Amino acid sequence: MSRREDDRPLRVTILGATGSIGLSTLDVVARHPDRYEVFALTGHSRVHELYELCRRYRPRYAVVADDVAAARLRCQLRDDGVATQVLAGEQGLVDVAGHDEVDVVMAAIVGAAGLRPTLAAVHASKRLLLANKEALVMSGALFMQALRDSSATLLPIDSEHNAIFQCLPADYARGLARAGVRRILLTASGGPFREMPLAELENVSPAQACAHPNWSMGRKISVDSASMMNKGLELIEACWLFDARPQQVEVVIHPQSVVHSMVDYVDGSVLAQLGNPDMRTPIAHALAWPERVDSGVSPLDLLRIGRLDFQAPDERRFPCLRLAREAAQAGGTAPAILNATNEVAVDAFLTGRIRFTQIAGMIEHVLQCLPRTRVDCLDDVLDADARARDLARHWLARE
Ligand SMILES: NC(=O)C1=CN([C@@H]2O[C@H](COP(=O)(O)OP(=O)(O)OC[C@H]3O[C@@H](n4cnc5c(N)ncnc54)[C@H](OP(=O)(O)O)[C@@H]3O)[C@@H](O)[C@H]2O)C=CC1
Ligand SMILES: CC(=O)[C@@H](O)[C@H](O)COP(=O)(O)O
Ligand SMILES: [Mn+2]
Repeated sequence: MSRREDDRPLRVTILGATGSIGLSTLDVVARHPDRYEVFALTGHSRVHELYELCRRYRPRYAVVADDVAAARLRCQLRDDGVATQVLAGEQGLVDVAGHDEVDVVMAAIVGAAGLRPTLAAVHASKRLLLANKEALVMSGALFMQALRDSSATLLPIDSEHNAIFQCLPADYARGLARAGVRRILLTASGGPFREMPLAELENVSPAQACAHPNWSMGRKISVDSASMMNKGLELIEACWLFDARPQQVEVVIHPQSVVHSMVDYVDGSVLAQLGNPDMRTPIAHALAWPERVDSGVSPLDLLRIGRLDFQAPDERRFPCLRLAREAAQAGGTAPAILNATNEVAVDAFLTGRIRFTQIAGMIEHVLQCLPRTRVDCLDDVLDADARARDLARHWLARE
């Protein structure tokens, strides 16, 4: 279903509209006014950018961080004659994600802040376009159970998971073994430090870490790519999305980021999805699925690219990948602890309080101090997240 039966455009809420994924989504949506209509846009710190987006796209709702920012935006929009209603805080995000009149929700808030609004879209049985991998990593079992209990449709936006989805048969949810899948090959660029001498890693700057060789992305995910924690989070994400065991997901470094991931079948066939590194492709795929629409991405020119390389990741260079694999195997609250500590560590690195090489040490310390426990309800996840952040901040204060 990429249009409503009555053929009106689908109403789209974009959580995290001011970010990299949010803006790419708006770019695709704007190419197809006959198919999609912007219903709600949300932002956090970039309120001026959200104001400009409201002037351009005239959504029914906008959501900002708090009441003060909301009051200011409301006045500005009213003065400009824009009828957008402005909401505030997490409840505002939950309201526009689960609103009765919404068809599609793009979950593109970064980090744990996206968890409740993303779950609200699931509970309200929306077509959910999931970019916010942290929400799934934190709450995997609960998230997938909520999906099964609803009639929501989840379409992965993360380029690798979107690629895997495209390479799997339509009935893959009956089980990877029944589908004849042997392994999932998760490709990774290796980030900006793939070849840097190990001794130089401790002196890299946030600007260097955010300079991804192939993708233009927000700062947090860019640092995650540089440490390969991004691939660790994606490994956990793949296990939940495709009901795979961690051992079935192999990480392969592919510096060109043209093969977005692969599925290896028992008969020796390996299916891959290729494309230019531009998030408008998975976004357009998920918006229109099972149809296809133009995304604005130029055709792949393999003759210009010339070669596709593959190599194994070095866990001495990328200890975060090992930590994430261990958390995936441990299960329970371990992925939530890993994710929360990583969020604190990346923020500390970006604000100059720790070195790049300390990110992994901080995460390992918190994972060792906090015992992994069972997850029975959302409070178990939120409690693990809060404890991990507390411990991480103590660690920071001692350094
Ligand atoms: N960028 C990419 O190519 C890819 C991104 N992803 C995932 O998509 C998600 C978004 O990434 P990206 O777009 O790069 O990130 P950005 O930093 O560019 O954007 C993040 C968005 O989240 C909003 N936001 C930040 N903090 C909060 C908060 N506390 N409450 C509500 N909203 C908040 C930001 O608002 P504001 O800007 O106004 O502060 C912004 O709209 C991440 O989970 C990332 O891992 C996955 C694959 C690829
Ligand atoms: C575009 C996307 O999906 C990112 O998650 C990307 O994969 C980051 O690149 P790395 O492979 O370097 O983590
Ligand atoms: Mn990815």
